[in-house]
Amino acid sequence: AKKRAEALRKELNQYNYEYHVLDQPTVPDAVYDQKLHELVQLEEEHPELITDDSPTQRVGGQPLDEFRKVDHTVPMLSLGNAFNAEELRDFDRRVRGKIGDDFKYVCELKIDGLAVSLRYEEGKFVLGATRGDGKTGEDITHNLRTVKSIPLRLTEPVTIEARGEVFMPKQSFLSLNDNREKEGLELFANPRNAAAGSLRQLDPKVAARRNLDVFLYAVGEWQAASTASHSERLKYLRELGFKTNPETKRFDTIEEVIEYTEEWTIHRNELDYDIDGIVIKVDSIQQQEELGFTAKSPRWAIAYKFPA
Ligand SMILES: COc1nc2nc(N)nc(N)c2nc1C
Repeated sequence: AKKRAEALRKELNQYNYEYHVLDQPTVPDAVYDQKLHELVQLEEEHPELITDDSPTQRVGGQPLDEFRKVDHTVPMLSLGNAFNAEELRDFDRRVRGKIGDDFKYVCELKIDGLAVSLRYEEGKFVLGATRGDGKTGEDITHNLRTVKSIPLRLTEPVTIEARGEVFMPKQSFLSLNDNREKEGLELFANPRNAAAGSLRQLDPKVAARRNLDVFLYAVGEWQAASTASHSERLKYLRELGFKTNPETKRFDTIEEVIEYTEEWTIHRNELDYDIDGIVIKVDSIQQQEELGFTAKSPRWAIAYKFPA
C-alpha cells in the first residue's frame, strides 16, 4: 500500500504539473480523477501513508480563526513607474549613465494580481505570504496550497523564496461574477479584486474553488548556484517546477523595449489574464548590483504602466 500510494502521488503530481504549469496535459481528466480517487481511498484506509505533498492535501481542514503576520527574510520591493516612451528613455539614459551601453533588458508582462512570496525548505512548500508593506505580510499558506500551479514539492530539495503574482484568469472571473449575480451577492469589480478577496479568506475551501493561478518572476532568499542573469534565474525557477510567464523576452535597446510595450498595449486583450503594464529589468545580476536600489525600488528595473 505504501509503494502504491507513493507511485500514485508521483504520477498525480506529474499530471498536475503538466496540466497547470506547462498547460500541456498528457492524460485526459478522467484518468487523473480515477487515480486521485484511488489515492483518496488508499489514504482513508491507511492514514499513516498521507504526506503533506500529496495532491489530496491541497485543501486543508479547518478554517483559520485569524491571519498570522510574517516578516519577509528579504523585503518585497516596489517598482518605479514610467507612463510613456519618453520616461522609458529617461530610465535608459540613467542606466547607461551608470553602466555604459553593454547590457541587455528583460521584459516581463506585469500581471494584475496579488504579489506573494513562496518559501520552500528542502524543496517543500512551507510558507506563502502576501507582500503587505514589503517588510511584513500575512501568512496565507492555507490558501496558496489550493493554487494548483503552485508546486507543493520542488524537483530539487532546495531552500528558496520565490516571488510572483497570484491572479484569477478572466474566464474564471466572469463565471464567478455570474454565479454571484445568481446568488444575489455583490460582484467583484475586476479579476485582481477577486483574486485578493479569495486569498483573504480564512477558509481554504473558498480559495480552492476560485481557480487561481500564478506566475513567478523573482527570488528573495537564494541558495542555489550563482546565476549571472535574471533570465537564468527564471530558467532555474522553471527547472524547479515553478510556472513563469511565456511572453518574457530579452532586448538590446530601449527602442525594442518600447516596441514591446506598444505591442502589448494593443494585444493584451488577447491574453487569458489581466496585465497592467510591462516590467523592464537589466538582465545581468552584476550590473543590477552596480545600479543598486533607491529607498524602496531597484534602479535596475521599472514598470511601464498602460494608460488607464
Ligand atoms: C524585481 O522586483 C519586481 N519584479 C517584478 N517582476 C514582474 N514581472 N512583476 C512585478 N510585479 C514585479 N515586481 C517587483 C517588485
